[in-house]
Amino acid sequence: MTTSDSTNTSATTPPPPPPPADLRFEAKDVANRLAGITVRTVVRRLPAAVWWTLKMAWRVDRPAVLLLGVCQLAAGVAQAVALAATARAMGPLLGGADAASRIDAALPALAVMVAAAAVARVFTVLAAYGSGRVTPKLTTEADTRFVETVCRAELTAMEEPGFHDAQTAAKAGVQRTANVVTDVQRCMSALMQITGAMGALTVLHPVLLPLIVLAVVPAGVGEIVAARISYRTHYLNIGDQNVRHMVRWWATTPKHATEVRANGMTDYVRYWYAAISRRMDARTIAAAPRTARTVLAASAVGGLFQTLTWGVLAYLATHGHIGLAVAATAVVGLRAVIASLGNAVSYAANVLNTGMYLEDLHSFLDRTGRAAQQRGTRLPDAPREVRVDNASYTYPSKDRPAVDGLSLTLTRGEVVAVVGVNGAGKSTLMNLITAVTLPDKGRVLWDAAETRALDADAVWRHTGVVTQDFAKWPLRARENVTQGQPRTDHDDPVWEAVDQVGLREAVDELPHGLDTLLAREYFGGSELSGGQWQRFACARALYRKPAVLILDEPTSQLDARGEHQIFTALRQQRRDRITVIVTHRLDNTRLADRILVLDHGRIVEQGTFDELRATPGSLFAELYDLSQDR
Ligand SMILES: Nc1ncnc2c1ncn2[C@@H]1O[C@H](COP(=O)(O)OP(=O)(O)OP(=O)(O)O)[C@@H](O)[C@H]1O
Repeated sequence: MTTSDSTNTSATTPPPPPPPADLRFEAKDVANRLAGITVRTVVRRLPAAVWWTLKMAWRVDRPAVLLLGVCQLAAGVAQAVALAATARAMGPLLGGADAASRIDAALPALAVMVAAAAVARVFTVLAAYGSGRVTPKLTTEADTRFVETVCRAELTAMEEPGFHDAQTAAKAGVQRTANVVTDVQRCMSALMQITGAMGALTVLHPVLLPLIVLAVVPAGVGEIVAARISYRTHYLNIGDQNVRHMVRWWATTPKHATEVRANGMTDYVRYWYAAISRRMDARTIAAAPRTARTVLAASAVGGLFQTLTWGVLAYLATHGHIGLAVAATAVVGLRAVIASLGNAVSYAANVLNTGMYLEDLHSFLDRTGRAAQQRGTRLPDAPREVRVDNASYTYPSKDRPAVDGLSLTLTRGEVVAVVGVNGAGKSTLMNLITAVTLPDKGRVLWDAAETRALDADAVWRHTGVVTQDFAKWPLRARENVTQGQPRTDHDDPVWEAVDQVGLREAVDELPHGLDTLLAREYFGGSELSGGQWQRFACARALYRKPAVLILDEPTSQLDARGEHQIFTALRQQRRDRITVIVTHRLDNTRLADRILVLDHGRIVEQGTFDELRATPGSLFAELYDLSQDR
């Protein structure tokens, strides 16, 4: 083989991709929480979690909860009566008289047994109906709280490392919320059955009682340990679950299909997906033998005590300590008690298991709830001036501030361009100006009021933002302009915004004009080009007629005509607002009254285009010259 042969071979068979990174659940507050979750901790916190859920159930559907509770109680009582009647029938049935008179004597008890069993069944079905009504509402309520809590949290909390993983863990808690009602309901039902069977046990020798308990408790302990193993696997898989979800999306969304295919990423993405799945499966499979061992050991111990119980009963009967009829009653009672006690322990273990997932939900809601926007209640007018006063902001995961002791004043009527190298802090500064985030140090003032003293929603009624990574709402064309605004009963303002960004022709060409659904991936409808989507993002901001308009690279995907149209619109409307344009296209900064050059979170230069251009050695002049050097 020649050298060129070997080169060709290695070129056609690239080395296998490296394995996916081993991502773990790393949420700050909860990183080691599993270690802290003992059965005792769950038991301690469980009543509060169950109470929280039951209260919520009561609020979402009181009649259904009442129906559920009453029917459950009634079914339990009926089952107890049926059991007691069964035990009572045993005495006459096994008595000394002939068969006909024994059946006669047992008939009333047998009739009660049948009637009680039928009643129990009816109430059980009604209870299941109540439960079926309340559980979806409960899940929705828990989910709604989850969404509201996240929406109301300061953005900084969402920037915390591990927030996403904690959110995924909490979602599992949301899905299990409904289990609480079923688990508690089943637990109650089993306890009722025990009460019924207890009647039969009063005739028993006292030595049997501890044996019964020992016969069922190991199974319960086994279930708790098995639940903990399963929770641990779930916990270890959370990081990978998120990554797998993302990889799946990248691999399958038409949005990135071109990038993935034409850059030869398909194999790599598939490999990642398979490797992450295998890793998750390996954890789940590794847990299976431990679960089996635990359940087997628990069953063996429980079985041992059950055998002992039956042995003791046999001994008592054969040695004349109890009569045959009593022994037969005891057999029925014992079976019923062991079964219902076993169920009660098992359902209690389920509640504990659910409790572990609820813990994740509650700690997430607590943590995110603590980060809720706690700003003032002042309602701002459209500001004449926004002043950033020695403000700093450091992202929670970073040591260095993204905006570092920065001061500036923006005045109504002014168009300000903000430029700087990547990572200079431009987008972060925009978030401070619009009060999306609050500074860690220093102040941002809208006229005389600090942004932290203002009602956040009221502030955002005066702002309009086009972000770099703007949203493509899978809604109608109209809503892509009006989203977040009060509805108007005619489309004139919508068309005005559409015209300002030069979109009329594109909208006219859509099959249903403004009514066209732009959600091809989800519900069908039409798709737009990248630049047309960006024009929609700009139209959305202009439609708001905001007092503070922030445009972060608003024309990065636009053709020259589109860019010109948007800048013309900005110029025409400048008097009514503060306009800030963040851009890397330095030619566009000619439009601005003032240019701010940011570096490492500080303003290092400012002035007009001509002033900065003419300053020898200025960062702006350097960047501008580089942009012209093609
Ligand atoms: N969500 C975040 N979490 C942590 N650090 C962040 C986050 N967003 C930005 N940063 C960091 O803050 C600094 C400033 O980022 P910012 O996005 O404000 O810069 P920029 O000037 O807008 O950059 P670009 O021109 O690339 O858009 C950077 O060092 C960046 O890595």
